[in-house]
Amino acid sequence: MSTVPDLSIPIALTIAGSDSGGGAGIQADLRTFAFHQVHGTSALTCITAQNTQGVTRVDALPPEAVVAQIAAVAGDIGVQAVKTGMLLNREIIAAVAQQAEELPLPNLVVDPVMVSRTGAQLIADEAIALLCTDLLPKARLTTPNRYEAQILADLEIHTLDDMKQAAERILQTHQPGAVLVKGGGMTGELRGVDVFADGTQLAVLQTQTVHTTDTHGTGCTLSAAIAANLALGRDLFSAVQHAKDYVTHALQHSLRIGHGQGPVGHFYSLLSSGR
Ligand SMILES: Nc1ncnc2c1ncn2[C@@H]1O[C@H](COP(=O)(O)OP(=O)(O)O)[C@@H](O)[C@H]1O
Ligand SMILES: Cc1ncc(COP(=O)(O)O)c(N)n1
Repeated sequence: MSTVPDLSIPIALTIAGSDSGGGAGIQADLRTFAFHQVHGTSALTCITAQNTQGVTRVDALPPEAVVAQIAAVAGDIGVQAVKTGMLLNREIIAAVAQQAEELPLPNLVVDPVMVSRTGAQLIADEAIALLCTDLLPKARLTTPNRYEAQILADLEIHTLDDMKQAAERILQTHQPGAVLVKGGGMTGELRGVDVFADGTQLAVLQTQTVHTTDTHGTGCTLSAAIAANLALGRDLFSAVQHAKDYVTHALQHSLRIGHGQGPVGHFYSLLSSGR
């Protein structure tokens, strides 16, 4: 008697923008899901004309289109984990927050994308307040970078103590389940050091500083990898640790393409030796 192979696969959803250069946004998220052998579904919020040097144009999708994509995925396929990336404006944030209320959007990881690595503003100013009030309290985890954490905590961040204080303050003020303050934008030996806080533990995560300027898409990749690991059934802290290891490896194999900051190498383990 032949046995039937179990072909079930965990499913994750990314609600994010498209990066035409393929380094960040939806493109980075779907590659990260695929690497983790998690089926990736997507709800596009906007289309950026973007490359390794910057963003030249952003076109928002109507909020109804975002809602329809999420409903189509949740209503049929179902998801075990969700991440949000570039949400761009108040209307899209409100629509996503409402769906998080109405649907099961489990294991919600909110990457509060505000400014790209190349300095482009990726969210309207007036949308930040709504992100804080309507979406962050529904998040299992939020993953601000240094600059986003400064805004969310209303605190300048220069030291490891500042990162810890910002994490605690974001937890208290905006009430997500947990916070990961990312240190890719820190200088010296703090570059690549992250701080995790969930109200019971405050942990410093450090793998290794990678000396490269090709860091496009690190934040998207990390939050997508956390969502993938949650979809695979890991607990939150373990998911964060595994995702941190993944992004470090991907950074060690980042791609020297374009004339600006190249993207991380999501499929580093498939690359031929010597690269
Ligand atoms: N040069 C680096 N070396 C090691 N880790 C890094 C480096 N740059 C970023 N990271 C890590 O990549 C992840 C994404 O962080 P960050 O780059 O700060 O996010 P964002 O892309 O949102 O600005 C974090 O885990 C951070 O510590
Ligand atoms: C569509 C989109 N989403 C997110 C980012 C942020 O990514 P990064 O901070 O690595 O530039 C981006 N540049 N583009």
